[in-house]
Amino acid sequence: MTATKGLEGIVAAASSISSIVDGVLTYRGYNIDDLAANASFEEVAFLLWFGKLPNQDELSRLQQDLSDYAAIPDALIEQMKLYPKDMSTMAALRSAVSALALYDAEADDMSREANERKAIRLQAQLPTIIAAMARLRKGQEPVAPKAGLSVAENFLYMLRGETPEETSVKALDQALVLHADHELNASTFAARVTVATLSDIYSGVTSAIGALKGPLHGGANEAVMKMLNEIGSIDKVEPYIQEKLDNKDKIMGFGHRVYKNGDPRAKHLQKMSRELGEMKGDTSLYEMSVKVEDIVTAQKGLKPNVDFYSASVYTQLGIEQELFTPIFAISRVSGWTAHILEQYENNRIIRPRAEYVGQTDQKYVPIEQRS
Ligand SMILES: CC(=O)SCCNC(=O)CCNC(=O)[C@H](O)C(C)(C)COP(=O)(O)OP(=O)(O)OC[C@H]1O[C@@H](n2cnc3c(N)ncnc32)[C@H](O)[C@@H]1OP(=O)(O)O
Ligand SMILES: O=C([O-])CC(=O)C(=O)O
Repeated sequence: MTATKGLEGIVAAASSISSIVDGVLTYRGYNIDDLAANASFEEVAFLLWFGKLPNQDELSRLQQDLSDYAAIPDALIEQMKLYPKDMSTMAALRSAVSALALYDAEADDMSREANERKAIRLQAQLPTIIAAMARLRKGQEPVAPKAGLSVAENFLYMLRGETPEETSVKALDQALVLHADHELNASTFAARVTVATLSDIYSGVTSAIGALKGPLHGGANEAVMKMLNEIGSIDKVEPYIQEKLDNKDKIMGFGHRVYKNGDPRAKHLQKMSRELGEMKGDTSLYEMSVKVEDIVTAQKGLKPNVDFYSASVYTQLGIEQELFTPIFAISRVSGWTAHILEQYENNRIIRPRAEYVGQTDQKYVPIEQRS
């Protein structure tokens, strides 16, 4: 038995949710470019869960459900008030989602219908948790969700306590569409491994949040912003990146296990980043990002992934760095839960083997004889 480091190239599940073939990403057979240009995040979530685009009635019902379920239990808010103010936002989200299960009477109901309801509830409640957490960190009271708003609009509303402008809502909605699912990425795999033991959907999503948090995965968008802040201005891009490359440091937001010729989502986020800059009359963040890309691509042949331009997009939307990865989770919970439902439908425990590379033929030595 020989291990494949990082499971590179191993096909570990059959799925009909999303695919990456020759660098083209599709959700349920729809090209991501088509969805990014035309679909709302709610339509995409429906597509991921139920395998088809919703008709008007189905979409209205989903919007109503997301609105009805968006409030979170008061007891959870009280618990979150006890979290330290300087909390890691992803650690807090992981804890809060895990705690959410305690308040769901259906948490261990494993019927398809109950799991679909829980998927929609998780989608509805994650933005509320994250907005509440963001406000509590700043010593502000959480703002309750407002009926009739989309996921993107409601999140910005709860974050700021005021109705967001249409441009921000549209940009965030498109970012949510672009991040919703991505085949067997690390966090989705973590979710599937967890629920393949027939554990509950909250355990699966909690595992996924833990996996998304790392800087080699979803945590990279925050690391990109940290890097752009450290660079500070366009004239400092070259020496900063050169030093990193000379030291063989990783440049966050570049490279990908599957895409070797570029991530099809990045161009949409790049365009959004430029347009938001132009609208604000300050394209400096966008220009710095482009310069980083030019150098990294020229020297290493590495292309930006979904996390690179999302950093400048979210910053230009006035969102703080610590919320970038939680926002990724607001979108990806649709994909995680679609994969969890799919795993339950055709389940087999996920239990691969390890190649043993440790010592052999050891003999037990009584403790008093050990050095
Ligand atoms: C939503 C997402 O999860 S997208 C990914 C977000 N993560 C990041 O942006 C973090 C930076 N990128 C990386 O760490 C990696 O590219 C990953 C984790 C995305 C993919 O990892 P892997 O598939 O294991 O790529 P791997 O490490 O084999 O890379 C191949 C080569 O490119 C180099 N490389 C890969 N990414 C980078 C990078 N961002 N900066 C510098 N060099 C890099 C590696 O060091 C390696 O070089 P070597 O052959 O000389 O050892
Ligand atoms: O697929 C991956 O490995 C990471 C990624 O881009 C994502 O999860 O969106």
